[in-house]
Amino acid sequence: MHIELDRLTVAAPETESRALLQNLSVQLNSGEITLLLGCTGSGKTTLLQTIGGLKPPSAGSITLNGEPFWQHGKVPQSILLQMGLVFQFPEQQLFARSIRREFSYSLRPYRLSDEQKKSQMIEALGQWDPPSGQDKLEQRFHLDRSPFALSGGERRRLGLALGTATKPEWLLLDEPSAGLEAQSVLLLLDMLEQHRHAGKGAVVATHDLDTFLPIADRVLLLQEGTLIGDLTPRELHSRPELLEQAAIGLPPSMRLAQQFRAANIYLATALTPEEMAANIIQSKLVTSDKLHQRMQHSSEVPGTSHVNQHEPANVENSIEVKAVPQPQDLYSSMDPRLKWMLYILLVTAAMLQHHWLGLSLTLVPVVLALSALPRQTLAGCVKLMKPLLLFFIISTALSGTTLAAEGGNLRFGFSLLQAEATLLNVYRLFIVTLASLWFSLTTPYGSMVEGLNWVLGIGKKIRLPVASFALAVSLIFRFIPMIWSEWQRFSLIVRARGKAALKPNTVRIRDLGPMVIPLLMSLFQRAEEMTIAMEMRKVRENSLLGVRSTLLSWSKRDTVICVIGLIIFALFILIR
Ligand SMILES: Nc1ncnc2c1ncn2[C@@H]1O[C@H](COP(=O)(O)OP(=O)(O)OP(=O)(O)O)[C@@H](O)[C@H]1O
Repeated sequence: MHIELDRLTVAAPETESRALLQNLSVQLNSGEITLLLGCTGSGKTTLLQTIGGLKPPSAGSITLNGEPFWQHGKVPQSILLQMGLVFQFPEQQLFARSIRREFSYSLRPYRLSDEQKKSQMIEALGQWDPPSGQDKLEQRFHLDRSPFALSGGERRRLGLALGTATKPEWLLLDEPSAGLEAQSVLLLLDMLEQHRHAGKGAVVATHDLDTFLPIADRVLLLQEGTLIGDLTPRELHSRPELLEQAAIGLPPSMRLAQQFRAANIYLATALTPEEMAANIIQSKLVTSDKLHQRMQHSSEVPGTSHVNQHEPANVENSIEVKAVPQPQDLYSSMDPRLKWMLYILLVTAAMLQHHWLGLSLTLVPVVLALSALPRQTLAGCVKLMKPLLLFFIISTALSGTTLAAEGGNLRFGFSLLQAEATLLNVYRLFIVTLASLWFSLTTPYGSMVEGLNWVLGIGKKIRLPVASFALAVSLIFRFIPMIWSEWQRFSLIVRARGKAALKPNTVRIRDLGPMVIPLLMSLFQRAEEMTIAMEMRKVRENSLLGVRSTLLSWSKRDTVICVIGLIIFALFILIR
């Protein structure tokens, strides 16, 4: 069994001209533990999610035993069922009300018998929450306990337990040792060994070289989304400069070996502390006195033994890094005050229209503004708008419903005339929602608050209570992207754990139920943050409102857009 990546490129979802992975060709084999190494942002998570069937390639291909992952925009369930992805942040993958439900959700796609499900769940619990002589259900992972009541490390362990409970062919682990104590790390290594022993494959993205190098079969080095090395752990030990060049730096074991070399003590490659100790003991060069002398000497002579892992890489050996083009975001350079102004003018114009034509004309600038957003974001907007459109259709249908008694019978009918007023208002609401969506998607939260504060600073001068209003309005706008990011997160869960063959950023109807709770929890969390922020704002309100912030910078172009906006607004007022 193997996974083959052939000249694979993955583009950033929102700026497609930016490649997160570039022209990557590699074959991953069953029965091997493959490590993905790279500095932060080098593309490890992206690669892992691509192998997990969550990110579609923009070029090249990925296949499992010759079968393409992506078929008609989706990954078939037969492939997803073989992948066990454990996310980098455990809270990204948990959502259910109880640990029992988390397990049920992960195991459901495998269509196992109740007995089998129970046995796999107990096995995973036994592995990740070993019994301490008590009843299993009294353990840390009490099945009725909420996963959100667990500590960070416990959540990580639960994530691993959920990932392994399904017994996948491929384990894809993202930073699995982060936040785990040494005892849990041993459990993790043991689990990986068993997985390999069963002839299955594992890919582990990690910064924790000392933990995983000893058990790995192979190491892939990533830099800026490009594969710059494919070698065994022993080869990597003999070429530590590769780690320096990839800006990863040396782990303590390799620094120790380097210290020995600097003191002219050459030891055979050692991957584990035990191997290192044995090598030192065996080395005829090393007597405790001699070693002591050499180490002392080398620490006195600068540059002989001290290895600075942050030293810049040797220029001759350094790997050429391709500059990734950063496309200018059309909206990011606009002053947030201008965006607020355009938004308020547009909403006011839409509110003032009495006729269909005028209202439809206010839709034109909104559609034009939205059309400049990246395709993926637009696809997301369409998905968000679908339930809203459904709500509009239902409310219009209800408002136009007529009821008449004819010959003792009740007859339902529909009157367009009766529904027209509702339809017009619903249409207005639709345009305002689209405008709000554009505003919230193109304006970072901080800029939004600063822009509004500045405008409302004028209100403050005439003693209006504007601080709380500014914060409340900004937070309402914050909810829109938050719902979107929660949607994206859930889509990942549905595909990674629910094994649903769906297009990216899609959710099945049956998954909407469980989604409500995490969404509400996020909303409550935001509400709490809002309360804290308001408390803080009371202290700082005098200093913030009306103050020019670094996030605000009005350009000549903004003035031109502002004047055009005002002219269009005046025209809308004239035609209303
Ligand atoms: N949705 C996205 N849109 C744009 N850029 C993204 C997106 N997701 C990730 N990136 C960028 O892609 C690059 C690779 O990210 P990735 O998360 O794969 O890195 P990583 O190697 O896993 O990093 P770390 O070790 O810090 O987890 C980063 O520069 C990141 O900013």
